[in-house]
Amino acid sequence: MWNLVRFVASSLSRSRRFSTTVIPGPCIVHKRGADILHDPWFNKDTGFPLSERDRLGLRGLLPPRVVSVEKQYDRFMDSYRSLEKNTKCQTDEVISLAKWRILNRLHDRNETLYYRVLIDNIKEFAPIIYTPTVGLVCQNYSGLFKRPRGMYFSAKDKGEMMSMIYNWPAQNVDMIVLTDGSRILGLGDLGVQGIGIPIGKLDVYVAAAGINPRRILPVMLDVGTNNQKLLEDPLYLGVRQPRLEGEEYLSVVDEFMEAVFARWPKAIVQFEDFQMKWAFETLQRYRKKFCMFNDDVQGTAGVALAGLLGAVRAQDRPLSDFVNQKIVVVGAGSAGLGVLNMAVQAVSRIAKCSQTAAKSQFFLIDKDGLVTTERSNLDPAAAPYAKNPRDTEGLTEGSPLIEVVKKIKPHALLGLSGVGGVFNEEVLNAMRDSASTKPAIFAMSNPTMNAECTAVDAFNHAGENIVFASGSPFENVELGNGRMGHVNQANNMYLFPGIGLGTLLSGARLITDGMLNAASECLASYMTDEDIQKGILYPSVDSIRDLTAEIGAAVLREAVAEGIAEGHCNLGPRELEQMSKSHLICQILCYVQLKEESVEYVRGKMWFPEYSPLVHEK
Ligand SMILES: NC(=O)c1ccc[n+]([C@@H]2O[C@H](COP(=O)([O-])OP(=O)(O)OC[C@H]3O[C@@H](n4cnc5c(N)ncnc54)[C@H](O)[C@@H]3O)[C@@H](O)[C@H]2O)c1
Ligand SMILES: O=C(O)C[C@H](O)C(=O)O
Ligand SMILES: [Mg+2]
Repeated sequence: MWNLVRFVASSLSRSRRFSTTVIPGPCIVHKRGADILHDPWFNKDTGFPLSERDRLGLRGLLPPRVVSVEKQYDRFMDSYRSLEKNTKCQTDEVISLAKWRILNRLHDRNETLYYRVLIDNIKEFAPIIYTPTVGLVCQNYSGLFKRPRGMYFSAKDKGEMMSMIYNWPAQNVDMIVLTDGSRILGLGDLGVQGIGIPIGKLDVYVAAAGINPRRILPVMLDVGTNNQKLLEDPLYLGVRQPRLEGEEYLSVVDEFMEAVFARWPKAIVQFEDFQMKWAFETLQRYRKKFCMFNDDVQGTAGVALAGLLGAVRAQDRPLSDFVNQKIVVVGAGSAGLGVLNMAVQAVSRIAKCSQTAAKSQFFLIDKDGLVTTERSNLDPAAAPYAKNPRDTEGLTEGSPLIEVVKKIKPHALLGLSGVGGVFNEEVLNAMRDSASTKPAIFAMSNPTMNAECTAVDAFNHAGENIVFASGSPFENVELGNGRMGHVNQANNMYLFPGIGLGTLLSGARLITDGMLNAASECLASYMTDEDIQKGILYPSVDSIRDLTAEIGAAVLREAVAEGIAEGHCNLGPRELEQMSKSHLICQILCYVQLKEESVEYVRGKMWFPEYSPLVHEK
């Protein structure tokens, strides 16, 4: 039944492409003539109809032929394909950057066409505008810089942020992605160059969640950098000073948050790629005060948990068996600890046991090996997961990964260390003795070169019956005899767009654990048993809009259930509650119909790129 619903929904969204029956509503423009052509939001390039050219003072400023959006689309894709052909002999990096440039130029010129090609080709373009190429773009930001995108608040702007925030030209902002550039993917401190990450994440918000691109804001909080190479680089565009620390640092973030919510009280702020200490500290500091979440801590946790539950199903075990799975988490940073926090809560819910009891099956490893209570200067955030050496079957403080895997024979090995290749041949080989019939190997670190292992190595060394996931995309692996090892992409991109969209549409002023759990559960139940048996834990990136509508609806329903949904636009809390109630009644009458109501509501709220008729107003 679910498959049928999904099929109908995805057919509907496919047929949306270039539908001629839906005429988009008019869009008011306060500019005329060349100013419109230079505004990527209004620009249609050669697509302005003649009547509009007359109305808007564009006659003579464009070549006479009017080109339809379909033709413009095909023309762009043709030039993209010929770029692919012409760069064949170049290195992967050169090719990826060339692809990023051509997309970025379109983004700068014509947002409607840009998002149209992005939405239709999301699987192909995600690795360019998102991980892994976005990492390369951040590393080369100073050289690639042509024009700014988003806002930059620096350590030098203290005391000015409340007025600076009004420099942003859009009246309304729904979604902000904020970074301080201190831990960009697994690439470390990239200072101001980290702005590429909020830009890429917000592109995913537009493509997957249909957040209106006029209402997004990428933000860089430049509090300096400790990257010596950047400080010495004459082309570096950020503040040339070591990072602010302690109260000085927090006062900058405080001021920014106050400024944002003073101007846009209903905005949502996603914290992204903050080094661990600030990721946790800011989450604690703001989550009960502002509508915010930390994607690396909370989004990643939900995606990893959904994948781990999928791995239980792949073994043909009931979900309740999750409590018996032994899981080794490699990396005790913001992501690894975020996953542990959520997974332990899940075990304690399923087994109805205390969190202390629920922790026994998890093993945490960092750069110094197994984390135990004997560790000197144990990080307080990792302390709850430090093993008592009495419970480690002979393993000791700092035992290396290979020893832990050999001794524990984990069902799942999860990498969030940021270190490429730590799941080496020996470690992968040892996973052949896993207690699981389908050992799970998740090399989640980004970008590709930082993945704990490649997909090919995982299938070659750990065996063909593994379920494999990586943070950045790899090709499926040919196993011989026409069989394929499926590669999943375990990336928080499957969750954050739905968390943001569902929160926005609910009008909730906070993002609760319940809403995050609802998002993760929705992802976990998205795949059919048939897919799971093939090792497919997450849907293809192609279906991310469809998935996001479901996750958004799950988050929205949870906000209503918790009584914190304040409504959005003309749908007040009462109407939202009504939708939720009918959800319950329908649940008894017809399971499919009901969930669809909130999903359809969310889907209907997604922005879709179409050339709107432009109406000039002074
Ligand atoms: N796939 C996803 O959705 C996703 C989401 C978030 C983060 N990540 C990736 O996870 C990685 C880590 O992110 P983070 O925010 O937790 O970073 P972090 O810097 O906070 O933590 C890194 C951790 O890895 C440990 N480590 C370093 N070298 C190690 C080694 N050789 N063996 C074992 N552990 C080692 C460190 O001690 C530290 O505990 C990054 O590469 C990031 O791109 C992926
Ligand atoms: O950005 C990504 O691709 C995932 C994640 O947020 C990360 O920091 O690696
Ligand atoms: Mg991140």
